[in-house]
Amino acid sequence: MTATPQPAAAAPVPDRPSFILPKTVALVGLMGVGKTTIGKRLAEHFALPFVDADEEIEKAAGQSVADIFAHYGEKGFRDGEERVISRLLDSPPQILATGGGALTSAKTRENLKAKAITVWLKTDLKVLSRRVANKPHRPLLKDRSPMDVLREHAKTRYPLYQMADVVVDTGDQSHAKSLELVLNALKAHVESLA
Ligand SMILES: Nc1ncnc2c1ncn2[C@@H]1O[C@H](COP(=O)(O)OP(=O)(O)O)[C@@H](O)[C@H]1O
Ligand SMILES: O=C(O)C1=C[C@@H](OP(=O)(O)O)[C@@H](O)[C@H](O)C1
Ligand SMILES: [Mg+2]
Repeated sequence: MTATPQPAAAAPVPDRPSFILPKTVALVGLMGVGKTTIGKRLAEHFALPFVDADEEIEKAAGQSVADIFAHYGEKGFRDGEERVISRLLDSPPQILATGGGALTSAKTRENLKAKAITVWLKTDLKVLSRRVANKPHRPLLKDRSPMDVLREHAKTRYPLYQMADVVVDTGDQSHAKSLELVLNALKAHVESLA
């Protein structure tokens, strides 16, 4: 008996990477979009180191992002962020989660263009607002409505995120599905470079 042809299923994430990353992959996008979370999974998939710019700034300063903002203001934080990202981009390929405001630095944009594949993760502001609500570690959301802040950031930062090599709209799906979407988009980009 001949088997009935089945519709092609969406390709699941393979256990092993089906392509090689020639450069560091830097995730950019607004707060709450999943740069840290998806970045960790991406790093696991490629068996590459994962670095989070916020975490590296905290290590370098010996204090939390919220305390850096409180002691040195946003400008102090941005200076540290620019230095840390510049240092991280001098390492062999790895997965780098930036902070949502990293691309406000022209130097960081230049460094990323030269040394990384940038992936802009985006999704609906309503989804982001829900994800970041009641999380006290983001100083820019202190005492303000997350939706108001996200709207402002979308206005000023979307034009900056446009520089990304790859754009992935992750919707409001599972982490696994978001990872799959990022992998597919990255694969297409890397193959286009060959
Ligand atoms: N599909 C998804 N992709 C990314 N993050 C998600 C997803 N679903 C839920 N989240 C949650 O959103 C929150 C914010 O993620 P995070 O990685 O800290 O964002 P960012 O680093 O971009 O600010 C986390 O609690 C994460 O688990
Ligand atoms: O959007 C921003 O300006 C910021 C985003 C945060 O990182 P995440 O985008 O990982 O939340 C962190 O760098 C800091 O609180 C400022
Ligand atoms: Mg993060």
